[in-house]
Amino acid sequence: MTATQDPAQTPTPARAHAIPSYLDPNNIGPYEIFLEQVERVTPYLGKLAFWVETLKRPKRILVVDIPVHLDDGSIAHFEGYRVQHNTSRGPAKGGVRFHQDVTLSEVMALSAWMTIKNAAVNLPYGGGKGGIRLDPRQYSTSELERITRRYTSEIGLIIGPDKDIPAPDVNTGPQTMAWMMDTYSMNVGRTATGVVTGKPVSLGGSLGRADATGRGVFVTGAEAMQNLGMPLEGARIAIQGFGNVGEAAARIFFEHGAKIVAIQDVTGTIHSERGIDPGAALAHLRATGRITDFPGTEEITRDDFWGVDCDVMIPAALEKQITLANADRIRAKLIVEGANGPTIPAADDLLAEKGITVVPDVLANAGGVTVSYFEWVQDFSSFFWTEDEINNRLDRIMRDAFRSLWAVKEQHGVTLRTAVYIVACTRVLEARALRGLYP
Ligand SMILES: NC(=O)C1=CN([C@@H]2O[C@H](COP(=O)(O)OP(=O)(O)OC[C@H]3O[C@@H](n4cnc5c(N)ncnc54)[C@H](OP(=O)(O)O)[C@@H]3O)[C@@H](O)[C@H]2O)C=CC1
Ligand SMILES: O=C(O)CCC(=O)C(=O)O
Repeated sequence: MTATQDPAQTPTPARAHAIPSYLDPNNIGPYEIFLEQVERVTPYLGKLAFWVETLKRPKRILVVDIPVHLDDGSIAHFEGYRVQHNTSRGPAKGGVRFHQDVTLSEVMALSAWMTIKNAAVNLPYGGGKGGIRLDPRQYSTSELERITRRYTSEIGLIIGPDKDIPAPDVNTGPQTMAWMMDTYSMNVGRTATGVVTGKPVSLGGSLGRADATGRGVFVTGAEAMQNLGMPLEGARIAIQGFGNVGEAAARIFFEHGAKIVAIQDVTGTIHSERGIDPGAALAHLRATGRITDFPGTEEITRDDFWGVDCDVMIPAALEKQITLANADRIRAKLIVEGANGPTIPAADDLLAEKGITVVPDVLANAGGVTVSYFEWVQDFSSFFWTEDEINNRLDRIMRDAFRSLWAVKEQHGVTLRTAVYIVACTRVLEARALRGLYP
């Protein structure tokens, strides 16, 4: 504005909601998928729609530089993120991902999906997520330890047992969480087990956490199959991703009589109409470093995975896997989203048109964070539960959430994803409205 301009005459259309850079339409990314999902639910929010802008903007974003000595004595710099999307219902909560394709947009979307997920199963948390842009396969264990520790110190500004509690995600696990817990504890001068979840059991971790996400995928998948009149015994399952989530889901479905007909990971895709024993496939993967060449299976192309004749498809790898390029080929009657954000909204519409039911990520994979919540509670009380207690509580929470959300889907005649968003967004925005805006 020049000195001669009258401020009262200056148009200020952007005053109410200046468009942040991450909403630039040229900057398409996973966060736009989340925004689209919020758009779709807004008509169902009634008066709470007044507050909906809250959901569109992450509460807090931290981007950190992580300088680390590599084993050869050189210094490398990595970009790390921690995003706290929302804290209206409690501290931020969500995993940390190590992957070469991690971006800020991705971490923003993942943190937003945590807000929805935690509200969907009624955990007293907001949503957060973190990540480091690196390919962990390129680094030694000691390099990964130094990277993890430096990242933890950098994000130490905003995490804490009552502020934001990280957990494992893609390419991170109990050892990563042990390093994070130790680094944070050293920095604050006391052992703070509750700062992260998904820790080793010997270090304040919870029994049942390792299988919890896959178990929740099974519980919600089995509930959906029952509602759709699909028998579990002999059901043919195709799984993309054979890591923490995919392997556990495959194993538990297999233990309940289902038949695993295809598995895809980064190394390739195996298929067998007779069925694949996931335990033997895991042993083969561990022995050879790849899922392919597993005896009794044929290798098919990555694209042909989507056309496999199956009853249930479980994407359990990364985002944006089910797109307009492959949704039309899917022959499953049911998709249970183990991964976060595997289906783009346009493909979601196509699947609905084809009569394919989708149990959305924000419900299907909530088992992991549910047992993380149990771990956090156990750490606070220093009193640990048996694995049966944990699994029974997890099953009950997942089953109850599924049934009540399915009823909302039936009531409104919407997809299960929209039903989950209706309930979760209502819970988050009710909390926001009750808390008000002013400090
Ligand atoms: N861990 C958890 O508790 C939770 C995880 N999730 C979500 O589940 C998904 C998987 O996470 P998680 O199992 O923990 O991760 P892992 O790192 O344990 O496993 C990821 C799996 O996906 C495979 N994969 C990666 N990229 C591709 C690709 N382009 N095509 C096919 N397969 C691929 C990997 O193959 P390879 O091993 O060959 O690299 C690996 O088998 C993510 O979306 C995550 O956010 C959701 C809730 C909780
Ligand atoms: O266990 C947790 O806190 C979060 C797990 C996670 O990152 C997820 O559900 O996507």
